[in-house]
This record gives sequence, structure tokens and C-alpha cells, in this order.
Amino acid sequence: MAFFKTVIAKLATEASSNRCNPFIAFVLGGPGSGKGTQCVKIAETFRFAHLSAGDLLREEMSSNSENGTMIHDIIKDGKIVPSEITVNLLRKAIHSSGNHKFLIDGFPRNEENRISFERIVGVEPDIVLFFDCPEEEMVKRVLNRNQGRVDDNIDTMKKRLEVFKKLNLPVIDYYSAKGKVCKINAVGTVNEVFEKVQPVLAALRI
Ligand SMILES: Nc1ncnc2c1ncn2[C@@H]1O[C@H](COP(=O)(O)OP(=O)(O)OP(=O)(O)O)[C@@H](O)[C@H]1O
Ligand SMILES: Nc1ccn([C@@H]2O[C@H](COP(=O)(O)O)[C@@H](O)[C@H]2O)c(=O)n1
Repeated sequence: MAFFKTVIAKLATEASSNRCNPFIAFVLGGPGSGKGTQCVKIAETFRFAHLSAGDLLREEMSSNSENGTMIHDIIKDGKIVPSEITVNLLRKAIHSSGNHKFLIDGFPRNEENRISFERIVGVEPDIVLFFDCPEEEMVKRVLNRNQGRVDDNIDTMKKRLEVFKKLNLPVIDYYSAKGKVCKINAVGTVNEVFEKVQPVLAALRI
């Protein structure tokens, strides 16, 4: 708890200085951990723009763009779309949003995503929210989601969990070493989880 308070205090101090840049919160967690659900609540309560990398890719996939089929095949296979595509979608969404506080949901998924964002957008995140959830709970949530997603099936879910462990956890470790990660236990009802998130955001004086 003391460590947690120190991290928040440090982030709050950094957040209130140097506010020319946008405020960027990366939101990470395994597939089905509930990051999208929490982002909606955070965005409403704390007036953030919520940009979901997965949603932007799904929109691109449905828009008959030249990359649509490739994106579909990669998502269905639980793999990661080439970073340049995702980062350029995020860059455009950031620039057209009119907001200066962003929740970037489901990004960066691997080292290539992380490095590409720094190169193309030119900023690092101020904070990383990590929704930590046991695998069996994530599987249950994804299989009950019922939104017609091509990746909400047990075969793709197994691959996504492997990709999460192999490629995404090292990114979380990278930001942990920089003191930027707030880990939130994602078990509980949606409101119970939000009760744990709220003080973290409230402490950031932005
Ligand atoms: N705390 C919770 N308890 C039970 N169900 C939840 C909880 N949070 C979210 N859900 C449900 O679990 C499913 C997955 O949630 P959500 O889409 O927010 O996860 P996600 O981490 O964004 O997933 P993905 O990475 O696959 O997009 C949804 O159907 C959502 O309604
Ligand atoms: N940075 C990202 C984010 C997502 N993807 C692909 O989309 C799938 C669904 O993403 P969610 O955030 O909605 O879980 C994901 O499994 C990837 O295939 C990506 O490539 N890069």
C-alpha cells in the first residue's frame, strides 16, 4: 500500500507539471479482463477521450480499406496487427479528438507497438493502468460477451492468452521498471472494480 501511494504521488506531481503534452494513460490487461468496460466509466467520470486500439482496428476492418482483410485474419488468429497501422489510427484519433486526456485501451500490446508509438506520436504514457485478472475469469467473460466478435471463441482465446503472456507482459514490466504502472485487481463486479480505479484517477490532478 505504501509503495502504491508513492507511485501515485510521483505520477500526480509529474502530471501536474509540463502539461503542454497530452495526458496519456495506456490501459492494459489480458483479453476479457474488463479494460474496455472500465475505460467507459473512467472516460465518463473523468472526461477522458477513450480510444480503443481494438475498436479502431475493427472499424478499419469493416471499412473496406486496403488492410481490412489482413486485419481480420490477424484478429481472428489472435495475433498483433503491424504497429504502423495501429499507431497511425491512434495518431489520427488523438489529433481529431479535441481532448487533451486520453485513455488508450489495449495498447501497446508488444514492444514494437510501444516503440512505434514513441516514434510516430512522440510521447510516452504518463500512467499505465493494468487490470490484473485470472485466466479462468477472462475466458468466462470473453465466452459470455456475445457481441459477434471473430475472436470471441475458445480457440482464438487460447492464442490471445499466449500472446498476452509472451508479448504484453514484458511491456507491462518495462513500464513497471519506470514506476508508471498501477495494477488493479480486476476481480469483482464492474462497480467494485471501478471503486478501485477511481482513487487512482482522482489523485492525478489533471
Ligand atoms: N467486473 C466484471 N465482472 C463481470 N463481467 C465483466 C466485468 N467487467 C467486464 N465484464 C464483461 O466481460 C466482457 C469483457 O469485458 P471487456 O470487453 O470490458 O474486456 P476487455 O479487457 O476490454 O476485452 P478485450 O481485450 O477482449 O477487448 C464483457 O462482456 C463485459 O461486459
Ligand atoms: N494494439 C493492438 C490492439 C489490438 N489488436 C488486435 O485486435 C484484437 C482485439 O483487441 P482488443 O483490444 O479489443 O482486445 C487483438 O487480439 C489483436 O488481434 C492489435 O493487433 N494491436
